[in-house]
Amino acid sequence: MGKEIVKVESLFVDINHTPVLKGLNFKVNEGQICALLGHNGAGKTVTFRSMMGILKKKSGRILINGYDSEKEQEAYKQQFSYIPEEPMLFDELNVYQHFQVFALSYGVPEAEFKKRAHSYIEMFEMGEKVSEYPENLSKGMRQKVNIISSMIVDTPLLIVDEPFIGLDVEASYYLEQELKKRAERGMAVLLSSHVIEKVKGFCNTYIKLQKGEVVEYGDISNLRGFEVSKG
Ligand SMILES: Nc1ncnc2c1ncn2[C@@H]1O[C@H](COP(=O)(O)OP(=O)(O)OP(=O)(O)O)[C@@H](O)[C@H]1O
Repeated sequence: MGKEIVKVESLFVDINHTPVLKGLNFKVNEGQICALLGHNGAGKTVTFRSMMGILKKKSGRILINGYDSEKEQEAYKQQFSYIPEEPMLFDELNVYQHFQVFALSYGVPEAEFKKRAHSYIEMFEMGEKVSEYPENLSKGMRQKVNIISSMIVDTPLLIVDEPFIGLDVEASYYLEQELKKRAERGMAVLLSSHVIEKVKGFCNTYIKLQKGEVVEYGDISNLRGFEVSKG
């Protein structure tokens, strides 16, 4: 068994005094591409937002690469990057400046940054768009800016919220290949998606949520059908 990159223990989160996450426990180890599954409203995004510190937890413990989300906040935040479902960009920054801002905030050395930026810009066919501002980009292109920004920083954990809706076939393919390469390098990926066939194709483990609780987890080969039920 590899090193634990994510460890979530008894995580409880309330929103507006309503329990949404009800004592989640799960782990993601190095080399794992783990699918976080569940129907609409099961709690996937709330889990991600709690891990990122955007939502305050009621109780429990979150460790990423051994760092505690509360006790070692600064180091904790350097251990992961996030690709959101809906692009989140700064209106006043062009494409390349987004990459620079991310790299700076994670302390990526200049030479390494340039190498990675060049490679990802080629891969995701963004060469003609590097000087454009978000308002002039399509939704898929905006998504690619978030993807590249998060890849460039090369953190032990990458959190990806529903990546396959809105990306073209080539971009989806390259994203999958990159996620696999990261796992081979001993990093971890936690990814939510409703596109089960895709998930089965390249994730190696899964966690299934239902109404804010883990109801199933394990090797992806154990993932059978996805029955119709609520939350
Ligand atoms: N800002 C909010 N205010 C009130 N309730 C919220 C808020 N955000 C999420 N919830 C509730 O938390 C629960 C979990 O929502 P969450 O967005 O995590 O689901 P999800 O699994 O990501 O669903 P989807 O597949 O639709 O994206 C839902 O019952 C939702 O209504």
